[in-house]
Amino acid sequence: MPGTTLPPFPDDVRTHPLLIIDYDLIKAGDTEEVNRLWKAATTLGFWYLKNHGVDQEVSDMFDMGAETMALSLEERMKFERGDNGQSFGYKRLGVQATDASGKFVDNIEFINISKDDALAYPQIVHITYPSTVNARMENTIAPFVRKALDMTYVVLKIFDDKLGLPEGTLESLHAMEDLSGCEARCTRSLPRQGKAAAESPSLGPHTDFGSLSFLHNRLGGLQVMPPGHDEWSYVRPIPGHAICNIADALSLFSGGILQSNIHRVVPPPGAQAEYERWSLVFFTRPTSSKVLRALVESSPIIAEAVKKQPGRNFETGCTAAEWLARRVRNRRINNRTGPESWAASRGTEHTDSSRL
Ligand SMILES: O=C(O)CCC(=O)C(=O)O
Ligand SMILES: [Fe+2]
Repeated sequence: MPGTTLPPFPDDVRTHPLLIIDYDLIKAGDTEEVNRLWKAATTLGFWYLKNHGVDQEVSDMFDMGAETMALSLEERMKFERGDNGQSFGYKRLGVQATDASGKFVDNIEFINISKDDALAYPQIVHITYPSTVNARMENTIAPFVRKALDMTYVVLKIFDDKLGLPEGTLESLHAMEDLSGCEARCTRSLPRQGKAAAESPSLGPHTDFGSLSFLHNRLGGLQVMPPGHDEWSYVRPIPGHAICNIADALSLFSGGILQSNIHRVVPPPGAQAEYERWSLVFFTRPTSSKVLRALVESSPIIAEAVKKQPGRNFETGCTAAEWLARRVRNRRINNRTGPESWAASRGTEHTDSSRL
């Protein structure tokens, strides 16, 4: 993949436009741009981010992914994350359900690297990694993680302000030095055409498990189902633009004001379908011990939002670590007992009963 010329994203498929947010402007506190970010975060919960300044780190991370997937499967399997709900490590192809029926499995493989392991390297906090990851911990992965977190903190500060939370509230729930499920993920999806591709997505519909996702795509394949729609639309990759989205924890902390929207991955459209699809994400997740619940005591705006949605439960009684492990564990096809396993793998999407 690195260095290859890829065919353009086709013009004849349905796409959903996202607002383009300029990172330089939101960092500088530009009121208009901050308001556009707020609009994106509270409607679809997805936006493009330009001028993020992470291009070199992203390119190096894709190289790390390619080097890792070039290891033998036997070598990668030494680091497979297994069925117990552990998220860090390698995930081999075809071990996750993609729908409630359990008939279909995913068509992606990825390597997940913990923020805690990357920043503490060579100290091991959670797990060990393939040699290709270790070789790039300090010069590639840690710089990417730091920049992704810097971006996250800029966005969280804006959300504190808009949500009426005391300054620093959201950042303190995601402190860099505290242990968390934050991780960088590099994904590869091999071309799959015909019946198999049409029957099942490469990655089943889901909301993201943590707080904020920072995604870098070269090829199409990501699809969203915007609120009020019942069909999937592609998100067109734009060179140099990241795709950011709100995930479950921020939706819960904010009493549903921030939107964690459902999405999935299908084979790239048109001529792109013949190519390997690579994507890179940094998932910011809350400190493992934090309980996921609406911050009603800290903000009258959030308290009011919760009051207006009596049918929705914002008291999960669950820590961020438990939430993540439950979702990861119940997607694993080996753990499937029936449709209830799929139900147990869901996040905030099913709070709106029309959603999958
Ligand atoms: O690969 C993509 O475009 C999105 C991946 C994704 O949604 C995820 O890993 O949670
Ligand atoms: Fe996702």
